[in-house]
Amino acid sequence: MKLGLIGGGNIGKFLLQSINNDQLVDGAQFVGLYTRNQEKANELAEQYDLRSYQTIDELIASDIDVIVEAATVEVVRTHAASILTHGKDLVVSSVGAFSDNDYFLQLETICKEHGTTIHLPSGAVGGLDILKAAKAIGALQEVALTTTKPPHALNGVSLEKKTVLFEGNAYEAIKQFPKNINVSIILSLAGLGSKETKVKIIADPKASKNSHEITAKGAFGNVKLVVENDPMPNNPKTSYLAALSVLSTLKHKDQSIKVG
Ligand SMILES: NC(=O)C1=CN([C@@H]2O[C@H](COP(=O)(O)OP(=O)(O)OC[C@H]3O[C@@H](n4cnc5c(N)ncnc54)[C@H](OP(=O)(O)O)[C@@H]3O)[C@@H](O)[C@H]2O)C=CC1
Ligand SMILES: O=C([O-])CC(=O)C(=O)O
Repeated sequence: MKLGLIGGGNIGKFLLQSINNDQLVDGAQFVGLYTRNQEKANELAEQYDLRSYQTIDELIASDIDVIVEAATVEVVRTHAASILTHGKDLVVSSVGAFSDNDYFLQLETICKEHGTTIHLPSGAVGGLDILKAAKAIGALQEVALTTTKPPHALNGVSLEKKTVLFEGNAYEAIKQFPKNINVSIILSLAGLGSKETKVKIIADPKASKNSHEITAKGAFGNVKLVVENDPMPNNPKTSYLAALSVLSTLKHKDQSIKVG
């Protein structure tokens, strides 16, 4: 499996190390890369023995099977359709790009027309299996997420006490916090949609973890799941689990037996 990477930040570097150096995904290798900073792109290309491209379009047109996005919501919105129409599968970190249902359906149509697939990792949360199972018979009634992070992992403003920065639905949350609340959109896609998924974002100066509390109820009963994430060393905004989940998606992409 020949992989192309967009974004050479925390998740991107973690994937390069895990796949090209540590060979954690059988038969897979990153062969091409685009990231905004060309100097960084060239350094990574040399370090991980792959080609760096000057534009995303050149990367898309190159001889690769799968593009892995680890950049921004905006990058996904701008390039996803082109990636899929070029016959490449797409693995997305910035799942917030899919907050709009019409856009989601538009990309789904493109996938069907071109025989391509979009993979959306669970990111820094879990429990998607429960939401999907309950939704299958329309038995899901309510999904809510409370995300608590230290202020420096959110808007960077220094705060003396715990402060609610946002309360509303996932659709508005990702508009206001596009780098922080992708998790609300993966929960929306598994469950009730971005307009019906409740979100609260709290900045807590005493917090050392990025925590996500998910509650849901429906005909199945109810669930409460708290994921207390350690941040990645170089980017406190991103939890380690988010990077692990992208790696796991790549590892299981073509497996014959699917778990969950
Ligand atoms: N699904 C989930 O649960 C989670 C998703 N995420 C999302 O995953 C994405 C990646 O996260 P992370 O690696 O930590 O982020 P980083 O900020 O560490 O890295 C992002 C990278 O993307 C590059 N970039 C920015 N804009 C562009 C562009 N227009 N074209 C190409 N590259 C670009 C940056 O380049 P430069 O260095 O030049 O700025 C940087 O290398 C983010 O959108 C983040 O919000 C994060 C955590 C959880
Ligand atoms: O990494 C996390 O804990 C969550 C996050 O930033 C996001 O969902 O965008």
